[in-house]
Amino acid sequence: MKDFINGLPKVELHLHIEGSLEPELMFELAKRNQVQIPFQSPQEVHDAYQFHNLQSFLDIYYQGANVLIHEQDFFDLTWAYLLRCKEDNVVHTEIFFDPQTHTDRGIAFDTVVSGIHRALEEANKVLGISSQLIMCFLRHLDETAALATLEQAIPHKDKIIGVGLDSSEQGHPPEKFAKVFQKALNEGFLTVAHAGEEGPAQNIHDALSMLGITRIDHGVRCVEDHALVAKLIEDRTPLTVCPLSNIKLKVFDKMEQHNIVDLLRKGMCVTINSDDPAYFGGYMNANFHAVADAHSMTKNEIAQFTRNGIEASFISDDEKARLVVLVDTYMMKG
Ligand SMILES: Nc1ncnc2[nH]cnc12
Ligand SMILES: [Zn+2]
Repeated sequence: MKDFINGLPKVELHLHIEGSLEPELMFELAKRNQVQIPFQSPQEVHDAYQFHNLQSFLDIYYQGANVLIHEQDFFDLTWAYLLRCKEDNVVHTEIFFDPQTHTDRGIAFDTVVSGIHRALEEANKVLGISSQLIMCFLRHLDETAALATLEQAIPHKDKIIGVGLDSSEQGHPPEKFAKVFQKALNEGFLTVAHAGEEGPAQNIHDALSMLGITRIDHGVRCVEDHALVAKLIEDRTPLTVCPLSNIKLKVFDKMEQHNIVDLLRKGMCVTINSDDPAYFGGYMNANFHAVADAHSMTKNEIAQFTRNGIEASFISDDEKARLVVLVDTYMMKG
């Protein structure tokens, strides 16, 4: 099964580019940009990655991003992630970035977008990996700040397909961002949101009804509301689930207790993603392996995660059809 998973074409729909900053690159950039970091070695950084909930992770994660200053830094960060995609047979990826993490430190919005975008374009040409870019609002900040960020994104509409909502879910419900999401929809952006990761199923309901979202990021706490589960299945509303993240942040105690396989078998459009792979112990293949090791699954079931990812992606029907052929061909050979 290991070889089958490694070779399977994959689609990633939930990846925070700042969360792909490996300790080694963090050190290199800290040196290059003369930024102080509170660690003596990459190993010390690795050792610090012990989290007891989402907030304990976010505190370290925002600190790590301080080493990103120049356009080239954002390129290097994104390129390193895309090389990992190539290794893991990720053929299409939809990447989140958190502009406020950078603009609040005085880094220009354009610097961030153009470094990431340049790497995505290069990967399309050189690595054959297609992509989309999604900008997230930080939900621990206020809606006025999100509105100002949306204004900055408007000139970059050609590079940004959608907006999302991330950071601390507890205490920052979807309704706090209803106006900015409406404005984003009016501007033609697609919308997604983290909901039901640490927060209740009600947040999933509200993100769907108040933010007009077409995908739910995480969403694993949907199971606390049976009517909601039935509706998500009926509507084929995608959930971008992040198994290793959920274990690291103690959403589930053990992978054996994770509900992703159960939801897949119920017919929900669940997908596997890496979230913040540098912090949570693995990229796409590692997430697939962790799920398959803990749950007995058929090859067809595992491939269904990719099929769901294709269905849930923000690409044209022609592009989707091309990716479906890749999976079908792989399944015939396997
Ligand atoms: N898992 C996660 N949940 C919320 N915000 C995040 N930002 C980066 N990773 C996140
Ligand atoms: Zn996330």
